[in-house]
Amino acid sequence: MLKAGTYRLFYFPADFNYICDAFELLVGSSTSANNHAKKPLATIEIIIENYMEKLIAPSILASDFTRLGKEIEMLNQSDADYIHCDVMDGVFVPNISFGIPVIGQVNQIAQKPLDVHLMIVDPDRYISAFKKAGADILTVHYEACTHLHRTVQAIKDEGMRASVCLNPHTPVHLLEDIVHELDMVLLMSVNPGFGGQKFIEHTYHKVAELRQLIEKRNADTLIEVDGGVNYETGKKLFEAGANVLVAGSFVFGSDNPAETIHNLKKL
Ligand SMILES: O=C(CO)[C@@H](O)[C@H](O)COP(=O)(O)O
Repeated sequence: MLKAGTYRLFYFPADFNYICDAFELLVGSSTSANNHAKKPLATIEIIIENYMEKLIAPSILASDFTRLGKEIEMLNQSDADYIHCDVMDGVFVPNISFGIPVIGQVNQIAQKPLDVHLMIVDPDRYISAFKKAGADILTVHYEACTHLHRTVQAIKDEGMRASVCLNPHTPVHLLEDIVHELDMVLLMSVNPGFGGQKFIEHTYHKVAELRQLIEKRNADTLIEVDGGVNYETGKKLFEAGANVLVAGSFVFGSDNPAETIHNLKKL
């Protein structure tokens, strides 16, 4: 039983119903003999704060590959939460970046979780290889998976966090029957394949719609957004309900990438 007093709670919007139910159970109630109305056993004040941690995932696609080790060390010392690794196969997207061997080497020095975004066809073929290379979060594209549920389960079975990415043209509602199984959804705010593109404004609407869907399913899925993130778009994305921002050129093209990461986290 809870004692009378003040309780401070942090919650994600999706948890709110659970919290209310849990408190009703914990506080309980009594029914007196001459009064059938339920009476509370304790008077408590609950201060609820909407706590949404802002996470930043710098994309090393925009880093200087001639000194990749130094770039990773900079990210280790920075406020970055994840290290975002963009894998492109030249088929699913019209560009080729880097693959499993590079991620394996990055993993040897990275002190932050590796957030690996697969822009490749038929990603099922490589799930265990990316696990072995050191991926912590593995994102596959909705548009690249015929049996998405099976792919998501395979990622989880390998012990990684499972994430699904939607291209700008793919509607959020298509995730309705799987969102509660996902650790994260990545919304592309540019067409995938290249860094440094212009942010697509419709993304704010998609973030808000996805936030509603996540709450409707009582899920705790994170919303990550990727492409054209800067201070202006980043602030609006957090306000719309995003949890994680991927930033490539804005971070690595700045004079002081660690300071830029710090500022993005404080938006
Ligand atoms: O996945 C991609 C591009 O396909 C992105 O991760 C970019 O690498 C980041 O974009 P900018 O922050 O440079 O716009």
